This record gives sequence, structure tokens and C-alpha cells, in this order.
Amino acid sequence: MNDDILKVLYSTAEINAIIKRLAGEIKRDYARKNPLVVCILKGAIMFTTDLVRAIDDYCEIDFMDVSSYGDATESSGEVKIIKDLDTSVKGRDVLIVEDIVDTGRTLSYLMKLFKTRDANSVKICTLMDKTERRVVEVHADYVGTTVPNEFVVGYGLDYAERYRNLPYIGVLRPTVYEN
Ligand SMILES: O=P(O)(O)OC[C@H]1O[C@H](OP(=O)(O)OP(=O)(O)O)[C@H](O)[C@@H]1O
Ligand code: HPA
Ligand SMILES: [Mg+2]
Repeated sequence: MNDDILKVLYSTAEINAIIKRLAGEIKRDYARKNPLVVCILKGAIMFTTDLVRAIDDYCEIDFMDVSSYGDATESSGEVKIIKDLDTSVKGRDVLIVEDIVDTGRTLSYLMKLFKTRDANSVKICTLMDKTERRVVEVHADYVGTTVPNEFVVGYGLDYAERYRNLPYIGVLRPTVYEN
């Protein structure tokens, strides 16, 4: 295990089991709807690629890159679009895929944006929900698991762009970011 990881919260096998359950729910709810799956870069990259393969049914995939954390463990509060979608969401059933809901600012911003762009429906699928940290109200339709108020990394999630490639989700040793 990486020395900077205090403890593993979810192993690869546990992540896969969560994804199988979520994919089943999504496949049932979106049957014949051809949803537009929107992966929020960069954190949701691993989750999205595994989720859409587990859904194994019609869907289109697009990517949007937004950022509010920079290299910090605290959100700046301001959401910036780094890369917008290539696809129009007008009339589409949009499923936003996120790795984690923390303060809720990113998803609250995206929900409003896609509604003003006249999506037919907008739902959220998040692998993790850190409910204790919520600042802005956000309802996620599909939630993999609720996580404690600790800074987690791996399986797409970073601290200062590191640890995204760990195949598990772990709690980062606070000494890594406190110094
Ligand atoms: O609920 P919030 O407080 O808005 O936090 C959640 C968001 O923060 C992280 O992304 P980040 O902006 O760090 O960019 P990244 O995905 O490229 O790491 C994470 O991937 C979510 O997108
Ligand atoms: O716990 C977290 N880890 C990594 N990125 C994050 N963005 C919001 N919360 C987190
Ligand atoms: Mg993100």
C-alpha cells in the first residue's frame, strides 16, 4: 500500500460491488432512454468508465472539466469551467457522474447550468457522499456510499493531482497536507 495512505476505506472488490448495484438501478430507470452520461473530470474518470461498462446498455458519454479545489483540501467556493461539453444537453436526459459530493457546490452549479440549457431531465450519480460537509443543498439520485468527514484519495480522487491512480479509496495521512 502507498505509505501516504492511513487506511483503505474501499478495496477494488468493494468498489466493483457498489458499481454493480448502481448500474443495475440506472439500467432499470433509463431503459430505452439513451441518457447522456456526463463525466465530471478529472475525479470521476475511473468511476465513469467502470460504471458505463457495468450499465452495458445504450448511453452516450461526454466530459466536462470543472474545478473548485485547485491544489487544496478546501473548496475555494468558486466553480470554474475548464472544459465544456461537446454535446448539446437540450432535450436530453442527463446523468451527471461524480466521484464525490462534498460541499455540494460543484453539483449545485452543474444542476443549474444544465437546467438553463434545457435538458429534459438531470440526475446525479455519485460514488461517494460526504454528507457532513454539505454547504449547499444537493440531492443525489444514485449514491454509492456515504463517507466520513476525512480527506479521501484514490480511484480518481487526488490531493494536488497525486493518488488518482490508486486502485482503491483510502484516507490520506493528514501529515501529507498539514506540512
Ligand atoms: O462538493 P464539492 O465541495 O464541490 O466537491 C466535490 C468536487 O471536488 C472534486 O473535484 P475538484 O474540483 O477537486 O477537481 P478534480 O475532479 O479535477 O479533482 C471532486 O471530484 C468533485 O468534483
Ligand atoms: O475528500 C476528498 N478527496 C479528494 N477530492 C475531494 N474533493 C472534495 N472532497 C474530496
Ligand atoms: Mg471533480
